[in-house]
Amino acid sequence: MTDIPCSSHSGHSDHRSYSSSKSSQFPPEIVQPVIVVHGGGAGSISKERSERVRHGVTKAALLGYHILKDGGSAVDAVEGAVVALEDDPEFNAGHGSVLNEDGQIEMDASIMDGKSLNSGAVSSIKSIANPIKVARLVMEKTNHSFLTDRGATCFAKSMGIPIIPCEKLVTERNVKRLKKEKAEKSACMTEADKNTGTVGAVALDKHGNLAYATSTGGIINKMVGRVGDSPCVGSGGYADNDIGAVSTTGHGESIIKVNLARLAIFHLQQGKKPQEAADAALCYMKTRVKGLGGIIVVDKSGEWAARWTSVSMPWASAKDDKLQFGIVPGMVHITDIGKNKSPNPCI
Ligand SMILES: NC(=O)C[C@H](N)C(=O)O
Repeated sequence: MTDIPCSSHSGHSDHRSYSSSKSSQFPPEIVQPVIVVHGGGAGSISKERSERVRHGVTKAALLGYHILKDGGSAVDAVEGAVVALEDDPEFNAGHGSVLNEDGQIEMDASIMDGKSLNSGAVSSIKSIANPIKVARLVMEKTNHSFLTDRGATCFAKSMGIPIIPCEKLVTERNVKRLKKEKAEKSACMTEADKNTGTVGAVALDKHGNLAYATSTGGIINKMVGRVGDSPCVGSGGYADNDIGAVSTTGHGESIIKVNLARLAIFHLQQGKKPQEAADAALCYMKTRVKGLGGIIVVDKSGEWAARWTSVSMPWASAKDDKLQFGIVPGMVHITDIGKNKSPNPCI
């Protein structure tokens, strides 16, 4: 794997990543399913937390992979994987979302079906355990593509999604993080430190369909009503069966400026490999608006990449019955899924 140089002031490439190294060759009728998930671009992750994060992303990737192997759609797989990550308090989505300046949770999520280009999104949603489920319902059960706040919650309720007390999603860790952030407000924290833990998934199913899903609590101490990139199709993700699927993480305001997901898709469309496309998009965001972040991508042939410019980005992929996982540059663990039928080999 070679990093492409990024014209940053440091004068060397600092894209971090792992990616599949060669193109899949397959007869068109037998597509090998692929799923890649991320747990958000982040700062340094302690050894103790690394273990929990590893558990979370590998569990989500395996869950999505089993959905695909059983004949489920790419949309089913990305939704299933993201639900698992939303339920895991280690990540900044669903249970474990970061708190806004008022100490409350406001979550954003989006999903896209690469076959029809239909998409669904929700923003500023509060008392729902799994915002990605509501985003999918917006996509499939309404004539709209984006619902926000009260309207999104009323719609979720009408669809039978349980409304829960917001406090159920708040973790002690995030209460402490908000307190610290407020105390250090004048201190210079890097974007990568603040914008952690958004979750996402991209998948290719047996029928060649692509999809993405992204879900987040946003950024710590954000203004009430702030909406980030994650629910914005083209910024938080994009999927097109003719090209590929992308889910992003990082500083939302920067991601929106460059339409990071669509930018990566554009580079794929121009013939770049997933790793090169992700690097080119991240490099542009870094040099043009000084934004850091991460991307997972799978193209229509099943080649995939996980790339980031933040310090770390937990990721996991499953393809050809191999589970791969990493957090920091150079770290890749590979397990044979066939030898471990459990949907969670890491417990
Ligand atoms: N951790 C993240 O990726 C944050 C998310 N992109 C946002 O700005 O809302």
